[in-house]
Amino acid sequence: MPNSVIQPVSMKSYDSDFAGFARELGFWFEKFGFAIVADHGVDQNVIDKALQKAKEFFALPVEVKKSYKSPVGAGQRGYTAFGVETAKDHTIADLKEFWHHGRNLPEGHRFGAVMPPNVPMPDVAGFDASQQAMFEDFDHLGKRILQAIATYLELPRDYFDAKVAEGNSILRTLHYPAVGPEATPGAIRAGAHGDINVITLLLGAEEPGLQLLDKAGQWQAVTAPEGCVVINIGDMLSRLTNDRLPSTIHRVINPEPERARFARYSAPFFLHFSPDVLIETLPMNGPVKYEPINAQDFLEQRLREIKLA
Ligand SMILES: O=C(O)CCC(=O)C(=O)O
Ligand SMILES: [Fe+2]
Repeated sequence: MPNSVIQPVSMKSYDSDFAGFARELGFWFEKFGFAIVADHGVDQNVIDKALQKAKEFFALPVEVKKSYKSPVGAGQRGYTAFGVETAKDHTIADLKEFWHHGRNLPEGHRFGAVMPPNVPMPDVAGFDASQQAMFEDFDHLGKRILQAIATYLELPRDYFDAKVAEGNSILRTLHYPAVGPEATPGAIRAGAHGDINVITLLLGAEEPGLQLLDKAGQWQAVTAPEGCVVINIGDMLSRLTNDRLPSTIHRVINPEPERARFARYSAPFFLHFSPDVLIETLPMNGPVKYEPINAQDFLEQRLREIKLA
């Protein structure tokens, strides 16, 4: 049941009225740090397949899943088990497990040291290909959205293109199991946090639970109509825009008792800059508040804070 403070923006007008689309999208981002996008053009078969394969993966025995934990890369590839990720400044781990699929780079690529290879997962036939297809489609959609954001900010439309062309982006597929009486007291599906990256494109927000903290300090439900993508601003873009586009704190609360025996699946695509991009705050929104910082240094600092590194 869509019940959200945010109205969806249709991408049908992307080509016919790009400036209008950018204005509407930017309005929601500036107000909430979040927008909901309809008619995004990603093939529903690609989405359905990736979700179905992911469900099969999460149903495997836990020892099998744990064999897919990547030995390198601070949890940025492969499997991360239940009870590991802990939101910044929290002590209780989230009630979730997830899979990370990143960008495939050719052998010997200059970013190879900080963007490790994906972890092949042959136990579910077609899993790897379904992840790669989703990654490519969201990478493409993300670039289109960033062109609209650049236009909204009165920057050249292609401002972000080169900065994200080889971005250290990751597709995270999340499984929040049913919440039983054995759940750690005080634990929630995803503790309040801001995303680290540039923008996040999220699938699966039709199932209730996602909330954002608005500027008045109230939690607001973010529930997307079927087939929509929820998009939010991450810390890197907030910093770049001197907080004109806010990276809004959000969380996933536990289900109501009547939904507690249902698992929740979602898939955020964390769109990142290329590792060598310098995030240099633009002169907007008052006096510049931040020092320039390299995207990879910023990421590593934040991964340590959430216990992935
Ligand atoms: O599962 C969701 O709806 C949101 C997940 C999220 O915010 C995250 O993984 O950063
Ligand atoms: Fe998030």
